[in-house]
Amino acid sequence: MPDASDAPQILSDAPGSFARSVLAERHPALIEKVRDAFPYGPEQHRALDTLHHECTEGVIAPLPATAYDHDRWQEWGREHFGRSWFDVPFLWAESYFYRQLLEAVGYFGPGPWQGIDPFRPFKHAELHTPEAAEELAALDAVLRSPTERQANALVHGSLWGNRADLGFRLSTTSDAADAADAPLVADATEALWSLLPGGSPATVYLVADNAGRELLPDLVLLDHLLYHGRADRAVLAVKPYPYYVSDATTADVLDCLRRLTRAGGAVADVGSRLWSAMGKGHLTIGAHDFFRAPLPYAAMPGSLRRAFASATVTVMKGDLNYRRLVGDRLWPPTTPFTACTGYFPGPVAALRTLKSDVIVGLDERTVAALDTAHPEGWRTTGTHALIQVDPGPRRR
Ligand SMILES: O=P(O)(O)OC[C@H]1O[C@](O)(CO)[C@@H](O)[C@@H]1O
Repeated sequence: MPDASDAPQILSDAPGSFARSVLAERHPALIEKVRDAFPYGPEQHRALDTLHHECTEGVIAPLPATAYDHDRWQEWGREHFGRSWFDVPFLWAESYFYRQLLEAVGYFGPGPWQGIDPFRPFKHAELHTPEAAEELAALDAVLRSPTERQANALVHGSLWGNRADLGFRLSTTSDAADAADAPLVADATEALWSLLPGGSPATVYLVADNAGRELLPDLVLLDHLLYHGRADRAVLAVKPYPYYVSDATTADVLDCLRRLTRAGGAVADVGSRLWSAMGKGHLTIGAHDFFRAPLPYAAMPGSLRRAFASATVTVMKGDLNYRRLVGDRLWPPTTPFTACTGYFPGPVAALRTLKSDVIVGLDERTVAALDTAHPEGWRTTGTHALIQVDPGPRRR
């Protein structure tokens, strides 16, 4: 790790900052969106009112002593309880907000609302939009092209699938979903492929981000790796509970697999192959508890460290995974990517569209060109993307 004292941790207290707008605007809007999506009872309405008040004007309350993960959150940040949401690390505040939202709607029960994903209506609707149908048709066309052309097209499909998650759309004004595919601000596609030459046993660990229109191309990419012999085993890591609005859970993987198998054509073949790959153990789903932790991956527990260490490459999808991978800090953008990922126990690749202030691994010319072309900002608009690779401790 480079010296973090030059790179302040991102909080949400700076007026006008992106982080502040997420807490001050996006979170209250999300509470109301969830409230409107279900016929919740008075108890849940009261809990949502309380959360709305606390997260805008109040202080952070601990979980009830009876919560299954009460102790875990004490360990992950007891020092933040009783403070304003705006004064604690942005990463921690966002993550805890989602945990508290689940608490408010009774997700952890006991009771009739136990296990009801408050974001499911949005995720489900997205899977059946005309945009999702168009993207599946585009994937179908890629799958019918010569194999050597498929690889890069599928990596880029998975990358750009990340551009517009549902939480992001709650407050963005520019519709990143419609942005033309801009050139990548960093493009290590070849370095990624060099880690998976094919012909030898390889395990790919894909740490998923959003469900729906991001997970569909992720699944097609995994099928490509397995079917064309770039990998003989894949692990798809998802969140253990609903999170950051559209983050994928096991239930979302199943919805996406069904969507693929019902799409017809070459895409349906992918769905069937993945279904049977799961039966044979070539594709497994992982939902380690740390994937919902409010902490950077540098603090990962030994069990997850060992899992990543055994992978030929870990692919981290999306903005949140990027923040957790390199540290949620205002690094100078020219800080080398590998300087921030040196703790990672194996090769790791980031596929991310830019939706928050964190960025490393750019050269000075790129930064200057981006600043000139986008004086209104380019880090948080979701219109730019990158692929960065750390080849791991053995090759670094
Ligand atoms: O779905 P992604 O790509 O992880 O993006 C999530 C991002 O959305 C935000 O929650 C708000 O834009 C960011 O703080 C977060 O990093």
